[in-house]
Amino acid sequence: MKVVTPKEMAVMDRHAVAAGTPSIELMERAGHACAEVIKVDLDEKAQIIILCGPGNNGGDGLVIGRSLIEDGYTVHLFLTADREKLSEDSQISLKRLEDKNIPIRTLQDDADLEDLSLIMKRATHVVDAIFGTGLVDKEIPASYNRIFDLVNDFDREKIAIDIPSGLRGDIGLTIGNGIFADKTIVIQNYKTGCLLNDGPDYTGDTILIDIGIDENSIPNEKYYTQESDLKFPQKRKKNTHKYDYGSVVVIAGSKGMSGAGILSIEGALKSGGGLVTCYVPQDIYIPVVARAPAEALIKTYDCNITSDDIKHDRKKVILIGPGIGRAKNYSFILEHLLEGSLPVVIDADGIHHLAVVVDSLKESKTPVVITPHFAEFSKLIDVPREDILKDPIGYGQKFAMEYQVVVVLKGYRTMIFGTNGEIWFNSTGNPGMATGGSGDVLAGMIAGIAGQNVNLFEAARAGVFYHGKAGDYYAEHFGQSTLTAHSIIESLKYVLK
Ligand SMILES: NC(=O)C1=CN([C@@H]2O[C@H](COP(=O)(O)OP(=O)(O)OC[C@H]3O[C@@H](n4cnc5c(N)ncnc54)[C@H](O)[C@@H]3O)[C@@H](O)[C@H]2O)[C@H](O)CC1
Ligand SMILES: [K+]
Repeated sequence: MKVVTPKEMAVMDRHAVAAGTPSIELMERAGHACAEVIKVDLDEKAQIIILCGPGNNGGDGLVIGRSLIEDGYTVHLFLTADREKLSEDSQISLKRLEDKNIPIRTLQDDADLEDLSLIMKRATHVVDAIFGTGLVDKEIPASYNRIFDLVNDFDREKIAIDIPSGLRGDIGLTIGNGIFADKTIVIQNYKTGCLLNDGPDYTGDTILIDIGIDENSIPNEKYYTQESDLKFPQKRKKNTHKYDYGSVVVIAGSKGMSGAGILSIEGALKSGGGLVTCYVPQDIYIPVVARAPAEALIKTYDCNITSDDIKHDRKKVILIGPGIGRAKNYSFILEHLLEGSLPVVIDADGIHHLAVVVDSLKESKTPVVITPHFAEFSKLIDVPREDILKDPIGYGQKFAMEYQVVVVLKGYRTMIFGTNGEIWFNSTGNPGMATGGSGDVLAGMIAGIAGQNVNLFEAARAGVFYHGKAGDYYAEHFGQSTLTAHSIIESLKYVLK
């Protein structure tokens, strides 16, 4: 399923119209489909306020109002702009309401706002159809901000249509303030702004509705990962042995951070890796051996280790970085590894050391994946974090293509950038997973999956998906507060089958 920017949605919209579906028909479909979703939670005592803005988002609100009223619900409809300012399709929708003698008020002055706030006291639901994907990046008039504040103070169900008002549909940042919805009914495709930055906090739960617009009218670029998209796990042959499912090398750990390697080993083993060898510095060898799973081999290394040194034993992939620290210089190990032929996963402090030799990525012939969070990515590409937040898709895509490296940019909805420009938004995971060691498990999982003859891009998509799904499994059963990196490892067996 594609993820689209508001501009791309508008292109899809125009194609649908050119292909023969009038835009007012799209609005009818959107409004009725939203009304069906809203009705599921309504009982006969429900009182629904619908706030309709000047554009087609407001037009959707008008159709929702008509649909709910026709079904006998109590609805209070408000326009936030003068009738003359409504879009063409909204004017038609307004006329269809008026033809049925359905009353609708316009919010013009303080007295109207006072009325709205009185009605809110007895309302059960507020529907936000003020601004959708047509919100332009310019200051929103103060009168709107007062409406947003009133809605945010409403303590019952707040439902946004398509995207919460005030939130930018492209980058998930607000212009001034915005409406915090409990639920957002997303029309046709997820907008990038629902998934980026503050988007998920404003949208609340999301429900996608289909109004029959074809997503193939825009180029293939951004997708929302569904389990059925993944090429992992693969069916295992019967005539097989452990080397068919591994052998993963993990270079991890340093004094004070001996646990990182262990978490990566477990991530690799529990995602099906057949054999894991972990290289640790001499000074943490004993604690790591004492705590590592019995299935893993633990070896020591010095700073001259090369891909050739670790190539025997049919090794398939190398993970470097979890817990290696910044005290020693790993840059030249990275250079060696990138000159070799085994795929490399670079995580955590590995990314810090990579920054010094970043150009060797361009010369490298072996597949590479890096797994930075935003701060690590900002340092690597030497662009302030705030700038990246305003265009994470652009920066991630540019780096992945220019340096020919798969980038796993970690966040609530982690993005996986392919070297061909493709971007996959992960659909699993929860804030409880923002916990120490979670990234070590993920890096181990990506390496563990890549070891099973899965290419690095696919391994990254699958690793991120199942890592999130395991975290979601734990959170569903036990909540987010007690979720640790080990909870993810322990939950993997329930979600990765
Ligand atoms: N294909 C679809 O997904 C369909 C979507 N529909 C709905 O239409 C909206 C998008 O409608 P559009 O008219 O393009 O934009 P909006 O309603 O979001 O807003 C435009 C409206 O708002 C004014 N405005 C814009 N920015 C600002 C600002 N910063 N301050 C003040 N005012 C602003 C602008 O002047 C316009 O008046 C989409 O989200 C769906 O809900 C269709 O109904 C069906 C097809
Ligand atoms: K809205």
